[in-house]
Amino acid sequence: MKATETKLKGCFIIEPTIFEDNRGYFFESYNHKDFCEAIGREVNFVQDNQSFSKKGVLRGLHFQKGQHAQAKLVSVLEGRIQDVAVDLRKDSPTFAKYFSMELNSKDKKQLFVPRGFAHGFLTLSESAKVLYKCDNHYNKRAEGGIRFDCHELNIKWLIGTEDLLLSKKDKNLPNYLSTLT
Ligand SMILES: Cc1cn([C@H]2C[C@H](O)[C@@H](COP(=O)(O)OP(=O)(O)O[C@H]3O[C@H](C)C(=O)[C@H](O)[C@H]3O)O2)c(=O)[nH]c1=O
Repeated sequence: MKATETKLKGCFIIEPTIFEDNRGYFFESYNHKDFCEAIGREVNFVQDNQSFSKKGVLRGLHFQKGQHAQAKLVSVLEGRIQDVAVDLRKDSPTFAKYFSMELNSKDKKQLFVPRGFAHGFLTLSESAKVLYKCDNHYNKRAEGGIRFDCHELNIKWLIGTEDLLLSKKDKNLPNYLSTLT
């Protein structure tokens, strides 16, 4: 596998090694030893999440606060998504900057989103099945978020706003970074 750090320190593109033959393919979707060596630090994932979304569904931008913050390793089992990671680390030189890339089931690339980031994705294909590993458990009381169209982030989404499908919760997320405690 290969890990390439993005412009946001600690956020990495992970490219697994795919072994193809006349039967199909095999790859190690996660290897603790190789992963930690590749990103240069220890990460212990404790929870796997999966979500299935129709085209135009945008989930996010979400994070968990304080000691409940989660690092995530995002991969796509079916379809294509625009995955977005936003640096919300107050002391970071890239605070409020984002990284966006397509994740899909064909090239099997993954995105590692460290703690202190908000994460969200937009479904680009007719449907998409997303699997992501988290290094901290879900804690509903610690949930936080920022609206996908927050002007301070100015994220370029690949599908027009009029065609998006959001949860009521996501529609009602704060629209300003200053509101994030
Ligand atoms: C995140 C989560 C949710 N839930 C329950 C809570 C709700 O009853 C239901 C749906 O939750 P929600 O609408 O928050 O799901 P998403 O909008 O896909 O949220 C995710 O969206 C973006 C992409 C993320 O990165 C986060 O991991 C996560 O917040 O699952 C759980 O039981 N455990 C969990 O870890």
